Amino acid sequence: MSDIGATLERLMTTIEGRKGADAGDSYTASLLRKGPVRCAKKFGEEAVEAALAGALGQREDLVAETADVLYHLAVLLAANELDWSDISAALTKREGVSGHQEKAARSPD
Ligand SMILES: N=c1c2ncn([C@@H]3O[C@H](COP(=O)(O)OP(=O)(O)OP(=O)(O)O)[C@@H](O)[C@H]3O)c2ncn1[C@@H]1O[C@H](COP(=O)(O)O)[C@@H](O)[C@H]1O
Repeated sequence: MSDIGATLERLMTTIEGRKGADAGDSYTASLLRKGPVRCAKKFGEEAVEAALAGALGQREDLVAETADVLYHLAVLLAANELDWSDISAALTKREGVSGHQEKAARSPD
């Protein structure tokens, strides 16, 4: 059993704590200072790198890039005043609903 939940919670707490920190001391603070568009750009770049590693079967790179993705996603959420509890609530609402069922309910075809 992975402890990713606890790890992500600690990461978000650290990121929240960096709001208002010195950008010279903290990469997170420097990224947050640049605003949500910059945070989104970094997240998108890291997601593409993870996708490429996964598509090419580069497992070690995929692990490292996934860690980058999760960190930059957490920063993007924090930049938008959101945290994992918002995502957890969204995922919990979907539990037990097949992706096929959900799609059929929203589109006629
Ligand atoms: N998990 C991470 C993490 N993952 C990746 N990164 C940083 O993300 C940056 C992205 O690297 P790139 O090479 O893509 O970007 P870059 O060219 O250096 O930067 P840009 O000019 O493009 O923004 C690197 O500086 C990485 O070190 C992270 N920085 C911080 N954390 C966590 O956040 C905590 C707080 O960090 P600070 O805010 O820096 O104290 C750390 O203790 C870690 O737990």
